Amino acid sequence: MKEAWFSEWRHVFKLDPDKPISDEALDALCMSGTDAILIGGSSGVTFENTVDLMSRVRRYEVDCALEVSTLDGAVPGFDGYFVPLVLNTDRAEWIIGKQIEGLKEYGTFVPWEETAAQGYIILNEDATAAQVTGANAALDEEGLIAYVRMADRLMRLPVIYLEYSGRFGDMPLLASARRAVRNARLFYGGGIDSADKARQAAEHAHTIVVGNVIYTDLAAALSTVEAVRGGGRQEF
Ligand SMILES: CC(C)=CCC/C(C)=C/CC/C(C)=C/CC/C(C)=C/CC/C(C)=C/CC/C(C)=C/CC/C(C)=C/COP(=O)(O)OP(=O)(O)O
Ligand SMILES: O=P(O)(O)OC[C@@H](O)CO
Ligand SMILES: [Mg+2]
Repeated sequence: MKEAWFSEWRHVFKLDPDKPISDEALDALCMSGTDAILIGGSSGVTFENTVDLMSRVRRYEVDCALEVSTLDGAVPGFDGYFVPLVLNTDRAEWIIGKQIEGLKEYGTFVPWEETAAQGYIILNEDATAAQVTGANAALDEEGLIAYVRMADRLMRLPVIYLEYSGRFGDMPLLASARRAVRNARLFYGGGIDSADKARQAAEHAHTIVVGNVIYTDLAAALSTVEAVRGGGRQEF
């Protein structure tokens, strides 16, 4: 089977189009050795701020993908696209409704070879994404594994995203999720603000995503790249 365009990613920086970032900081992030820059946010994402950030990242060779989180923010020109589906919510609009609206509007323009669904399982009830989507973040291990099997085996989603945005997550739960995954790539994001936390999450997840710390402590953000790379590239 052909490998997916994101299948080798171990480390990703997630940039929020709604937050300002200097040229110097962007240069450091894009030249850091990260595998990709992912552009996405759960509020304040518009066509204008997404195009602006994309065109700045485009000056660099690093892969640049978009997590499409608003209808307005679907911008052509990225290397790849992720479409999030929030699995642990009862609100159908966030599982399939917004996505169907998006396909009605942009379906003929989607570059399918470079587009993948992400099955989000949001585990921090305080994260903006949890609040916006009404996610049931209080999953125990059994519940989480059921969601992972649903995403991985029944729905055959290419990416499962364990999302703790804003808080470092429960590593034993992440390890359990990883053991339950067969085919999907397991992304982990949330509260990685040091090399040590990057290392811990990267022990279990295929891909770790570093977001908020970029805006509060750039040096700490950059230290997460080497932490994942250190000891050579593992077969993951
Ligand atoms: C024109 C063209 C080339 C199109 C290609 C783009 C494309 C593939 C379009 C397909 C059409 C389509 C299906 C669109 C989907 C549209 C849509 C609105 C989907 C809903 C997505 C969704 C479930 C959003 C909920 C929130 C969420 C899960 C966002 C993901 C990103 C995220 C969690 C970011 C973190 O946010 P942050 O702001 O940092 O949060 P904190 O405050 O906690 O830090
Ligand atoms: O912002 P942080 O907490 O690093 O989380 C990263 C990412 O998972 C957010 O969607
Ligand atoms: Mg954020």
